[in-house]
Formats: sequence, structure tokens, C-alpha cells
Amino acid sequence: MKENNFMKEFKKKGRLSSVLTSVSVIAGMIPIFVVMLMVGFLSKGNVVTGSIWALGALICLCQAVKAVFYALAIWKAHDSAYSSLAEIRLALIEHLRNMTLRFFQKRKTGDLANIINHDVERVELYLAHTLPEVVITNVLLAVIFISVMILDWRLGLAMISTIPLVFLAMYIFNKLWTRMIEKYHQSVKTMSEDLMEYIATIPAIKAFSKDEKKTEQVLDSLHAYIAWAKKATIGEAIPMSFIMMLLEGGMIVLTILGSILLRGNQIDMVKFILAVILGGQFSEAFARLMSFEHSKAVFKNTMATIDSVMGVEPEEENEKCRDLPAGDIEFKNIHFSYDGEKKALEDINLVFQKNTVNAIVGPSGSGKSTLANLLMGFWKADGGKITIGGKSIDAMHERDLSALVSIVQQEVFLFNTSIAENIRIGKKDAGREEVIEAAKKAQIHDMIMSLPRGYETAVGEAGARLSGGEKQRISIARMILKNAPVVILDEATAAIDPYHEYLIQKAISNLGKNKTLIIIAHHLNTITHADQILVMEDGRIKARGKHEELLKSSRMYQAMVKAQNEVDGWQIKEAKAL
Ligand SMILES: Nc1ncnc2c1ncn2[C@@H]1O[C@H](COP(=O)(O)OP(=O)(O)OP(=O)(O)O)[C@@H](O)[C@H]1O
Repeated sequence: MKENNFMKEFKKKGRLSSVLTSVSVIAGMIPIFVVMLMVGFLSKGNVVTGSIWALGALICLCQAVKAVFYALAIWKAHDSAYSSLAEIRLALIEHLRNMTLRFFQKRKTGDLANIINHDVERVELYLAHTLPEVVITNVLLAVIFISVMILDWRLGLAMISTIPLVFLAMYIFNKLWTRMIEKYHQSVKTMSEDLMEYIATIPAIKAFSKDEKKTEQVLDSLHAYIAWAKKATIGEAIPMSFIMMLLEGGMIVLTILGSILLRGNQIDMVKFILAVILGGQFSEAFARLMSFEHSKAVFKNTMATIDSVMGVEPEEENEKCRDLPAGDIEFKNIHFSYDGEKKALEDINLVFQKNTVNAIVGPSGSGKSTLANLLMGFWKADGGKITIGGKSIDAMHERDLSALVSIVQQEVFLFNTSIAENIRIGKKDAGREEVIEAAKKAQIHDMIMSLPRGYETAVGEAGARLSGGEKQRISIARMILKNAPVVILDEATAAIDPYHEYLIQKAISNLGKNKTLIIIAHHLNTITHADQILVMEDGRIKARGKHEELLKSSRMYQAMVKAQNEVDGWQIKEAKAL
């Protein structure tokens, strides 16, 4: 749904509100004319008491009609705005549902959440509050202008004589405001991203107590934003005062011309006073209309932000296939860069044979996770080809690839529902017995049973504070249920105590023999039995082979094993000392 379609849709819904608003405005104007008419009659002395009562009743009726129709108009505007709001949110969610994983790797989730929550909320603000006011003001301006023209066309033209200058000034200032609003949006976005990151990392920040600089940085960015907002307010106030002055100019022209016409008996006093009153209302209403320009610019900017998501066409999906091509995995001449400059993977050629255990080792930043990301289809290689069972993953449907390859990531995401539901994500129709069986294989059943509500314990409950290792085992239970032929395990980098490491190892071995296992290993002692170990450095594969072969052939691997042994020796000493 693009901006235009969306606006068309809203305007259709908002038509009734506009009609109600117009009736309310006209009803509000009638008393002024009636009073002036009465003043005219009074000045000629031909008014009976009954007419004054009738006039009072008419004014009351007009005010009541104005109030009732205004309330109805606002209700209808809110009704249309809220249904539009829901429609935009649904359209956004539906659109995001169709986007491939690659899209979510590029767009920050915080940014998308901000659009769905705050930007859409801003649309409501404009549609439900500003737009009805814009309609009211436009109708009011039209009614006033027509009335003054009927009173005396020369006064009508005098009233609008400075309007061309107002439009010229608006044209000039609008460019300045558009820039200001873009800057405002950008700074609000940066500030909210900073704040979100800050709140998410408070525990880590606190751990650094006095030495941490992040709090000051966030406060600085808030102060900078406030200083900028103040400057922007001045940038808006000064041009607005100038425009107001120009509008008042129209009133002055009308008063001078009216006085001349009055003196020359070309109009009577009643017409003159009525024109002056209406002229005052006209410039007031016009100034209000101008003040909505700012909201309109914010609205346009918001719609452009929403369009930055809606405008991205979902990538065309490949056909789903009937027989998933489980088999050897092959990377042929793979090149990849995240930013188009720095190579994250270079000239990768490898084969993970079906149903073998493979390990990828290497220093931090050497490209291990990137390799897994490419196999999962999170990112597309810049050059080369990845095949599973001979079929290129680029030609596979996203769901097929996801059915073929599972990943247990370092950071396991758990939904805030029961532990059973979290495991069931692996297979949504799995029965309770199946869930328990998977948890047993993943070595997490006993821990779950020790919780007060067992499998029904919600992950967010105080009793279910799970350690990194426990979360990984829940994730392994999901994998067991999912039963994909290829499993990638991104080992936690953080040190896990030997007992938990043993449980994770046991859980992995329970995944089943008929799986292709790819372990991104940070603890070398867990992969000595692997059928193939790839040693990576700077995005390239530097050596490959079994543990014993690499111990002989790769200096880098030797150094890594030596470092690991030192850590293990140190851990054993620590344990003995306790
Ligand atoms: N999302 C990303 N955007 C940009 N660059 C990235 C991204 N993810 C990783 N990189 C960069 O790509 C290179 C390879 O990173 P990768 O995460 O694959 O290494 P790794 O070997 O898995 O590291 P670690 O052991 O620390 O997890 C690094 O230079 C890293 O900074």
C-alpha cells in the first residue's frame, strides 16, 4: 500500500467526517450573520420583542447543531484513522512476512519496530486530529470569503490581497522546514536507537561502574537533541511571525478600504463591521491553516519512512520442491562481503559430506559465522555457488532451505511462553510425549522437571532463569524435533563449565547419526573426533583435515591446540585449588 493508495483509502473513509465538519462550521457561522442582520433592523427601529427571542432560539439551535456535528465529525475521523492505523500495521506485518531473511539482516529490528509503533502512531495523530482541523479551516475560509464577497466584492478582494505574498513566503520557508523535519526525524531515530541499545546493555554498563562512558554518551546525545529542538523551534517561530504579519496586512487593507467606502456611503455601517469581524476570523483561520503545514510535512516524512519498508519488493520466491535434496554440501568459489568493500569470505571451496561431523575453527572475525549465515541463506554470496545434494540453495524456496538446515546459535532466542511451547517451535504439531523425548535427548529434561511448573513454566518466570548452556540445550531439543538433515551448531564463546559442556556434547551426539553436523567450534577439545576440521583465517580456509593430520600439517592449528591446552591446564589447576 503506497502513500497515494493509502491516502485515497483514507479520504474515502473520511468523506462523511468532512461533510459533518462542514455542517458544523456553517452552523457556527450563521449566528454572526443573524446578529448583524438584527443590528441592522434595530438601527432602523423595526424589531418586535418576539423576534429577539426567536433570534436567541436560533443562535442556541445553531450552537447545538455546531457542537453535535463537530462531535460526530471528530468521532468519525477517529474511527477512520484507527481503522487506517490497523490497516497500515496489518499491511506492514503482511509485507514483512513476505520478506526473505536477507531483508531482516539489513534492516535493524529496532528500526522496524519503531516504524510499526511510533511512525504509524504519528499517522493517526495527523489523520484523526490535524486533518479534521484542516477541513474545518478550509470550509471556514471558503464560507468567510464567499460571505465577504457577497457583502461587497471590493472588501472580499482587499481581505485576500496579501495571500499571494503569504504563499510566496510559505514556498520559501517550506524548503527550510522540510530540511529541518528530515533532520528532526533522523535525530529522533538515532536517539531512540541509542536509548534502546543503552537500556538493553545496562547490566554490562553497570559492571564497568565509574569507568564506563556510555551513560555520558547517551546523555550527551539527548542534550544535543534538546539543543537542536530548541534551535528548530526558533527556526519555525520567526517565519511564522512573518507570515502572521503578512496576513494581518490583508486585514489592514480591508479596514482602510472599508473606511473609505463607508465615508463615501458606498457601504453601510453593518456591512463594514461584519466585514471587519469576518476579516479578523479569516486571517486567524488562515494562520491556523499555515501552522498545519508543519504537521503535514511531518506526516509526509512519516509516510516516506513507512514506504521505505512497503516500497521494498519481496524477492521472488523459488518453487517449493517435493523431494528435499539432502546430500553433500558444496561451496564453490564463494566470495562475500557485508559492505561491498571488506571481504568476509574469499575463495571458499569445501565439501561437507552427507552425515559427517565437521568443525570450523579460527580466530574471532575469521569468517566462521559468515560461512554458516550463507549456508542458512541469511545472506547471498557475491560470487560462487553453494549446493546441497547438487541443487543450488539460490534456487531453493526459503522454507525448503530452512527444512534442510537448522542452526543452534550462540544467542538462543526464547519466546516468553512455556518451555514446552518453546521446544515445540521445532515441530508445531508435536505431542507432549515427543516434546519430553526431545528434551531428554537434549539433556535438559531433568532441569525442566526441577522447575516449579515443569514444562509449563514460562521462560520469563523468576523460577526459570536459564543459563546460556541450558538455553542452548532447549534449542537443541527444538532441533531434535525439527529433525533437519543438516545441523549447524555455533558454540557459545563464553566459557561453559565442564559438566555443562559434557551435557551439550551428549545432546549433540543424540541428534542422530544420520545428520550432517557443522560445528563452529570455540573449544577445540570438543571436536577432536570430527571427520573434517576447517581452519579459517581472514575469510579464507588455511588448512583442512582430521585432528591428527592438522596437528602435523598446520602450524596455526598446533598453536590453537597449544593455547587450548594451556587454558584447560589452567582450569584443572583452578578446580584442584578449590
Ligand atoms: N552483520 C555484519 N555486518 C558487517 N560486517 C560483519 C557482520 N557480521 C560479521 N561481520 C564482519 O565479517 C567478518 C567475519 O565475521 P564472522 O562473524 O563471520 O567471524 P567469526 O569467525 O564467526 O567470529 P567469532 O568467532 O567472533 O564469532 C568480521 O570482520 C566481522 O567484523
